[in-house]
Amino acid sequence: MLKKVDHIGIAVKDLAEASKFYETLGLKSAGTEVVEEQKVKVAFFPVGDSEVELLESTSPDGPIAKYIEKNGAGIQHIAFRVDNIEKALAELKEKGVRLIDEKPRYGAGGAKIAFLHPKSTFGVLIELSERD
Ligand SMILES: C[C@@H](C(=O)O)C(=O)SCCNC(=O)CCNC(=O)[C@H](O)C(C)(C)COP(=O)(O)OP(=O)(O)OC[C@H]1O[C@@H](n2cnc3c(N)ncnc32)[C@H](O)[C@@H]1OP(=O)(O)O
Ligand SMILES: [Co+2]
Repeated sequence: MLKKVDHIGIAVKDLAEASKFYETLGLKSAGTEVVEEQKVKVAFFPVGDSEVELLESTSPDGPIAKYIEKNGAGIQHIAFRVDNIEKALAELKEKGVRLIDEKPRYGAGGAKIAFLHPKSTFGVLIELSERD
């Protein structure tokens, strides 16, 4: 079902500052985007066959702002690539996994994304991502 690690989502307070650090590591931004539904502004840094996603909150009540308030900045989620997200969600629901999103939502770059609740994944917020 899972093809690869699509990206690692890192919650940051200041996207521009954090981006500079990833550039210092030698990575180059593939671009930034505001994803309104998730209340985030993101920047993607491809590395090998995967990417780092830096996320800054656009609102004090968004999931990234809440995460940082509780835990400080750091890894907020891991995203796995899937071929067919509707099928993956149906299979996981059938197996009793707690879904945050029953249906795919809009993800950066036009991906279809859905989250699994950390309470049923041993403490890791998992994102499924289908993209071309
Ligand atoms: C743009 C897009 C893309 O890639 O294209 C993205 O990535 S958007 C990325 C941002 N979007 C999202 O994260 C959307 C999905 N996330 C959510 O719906 C939410 O953040 C939840 C994961 C449901 C948590 O929200 P909630 O208000 O319930 O927070 P809460 O603090 O009460 O958390 C409930 C319990 O889950 C734990 N918990 C919360 N967030 C967690 C996280 N990121 N990783 C691991 N555990 C986490 C808390 O410690 C708590 O456990 P205890 O009860 O033991 O204390
Ligand atoms: Co993500």
